[in-house]
Amino acid sequence: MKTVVGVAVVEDGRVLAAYRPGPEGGWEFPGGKVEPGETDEQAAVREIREELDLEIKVGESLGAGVDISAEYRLHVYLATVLSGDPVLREHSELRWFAAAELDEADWLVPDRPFVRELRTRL
Ligand SMILES: Nc1nc2c([nH]c(=O)n2[C@H]2C[C@H](O)[C@@H](COP(=O)(O)OP(=O)(O)OP(=O)(O)O)O2)c(=O)[nH]1
Repeated sequence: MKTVVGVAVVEDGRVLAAYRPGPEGGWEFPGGKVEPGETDEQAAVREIREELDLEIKVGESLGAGVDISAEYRLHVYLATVLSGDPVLREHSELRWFAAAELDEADWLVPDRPFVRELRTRL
């Protein structure tokens, strides 16, 4: 099974989410596929740099992975900002969500267990 990493960047009690455009779109954690030879943490740092121009420190995993296809499993990691401000590059929208706002968003289905877990951590 290959891994997709989602990164829950948390700052001041809010989490940064990104809207994936298109027919399969919805709110998600920025991130992407782990490349051969990379650790999950390295992939998280690379993807967040590429997608948001942000330097992060990756923290703990938000619980068990969720299968998103026969080939890929989603793992979500907490992270904090080391430097930079998020830049919109690949998504259609970025938004910081407080715990009480998380339910307002139309999250991708595989992300929902992680969102539930996050609510207790913000
Ligand atoms: N990044 C991200 N992808 C997610 C989440 N939830 C979820 O189901 N996915 C799915 C959508 C995509 O099918 C897949 C991630 O693919 P991607 O297109 O972001 O990966 P990538 O940046 O490495 O891009 P590519 O090289 O395949 O073009 O995982 C999530 O929270 N974050």
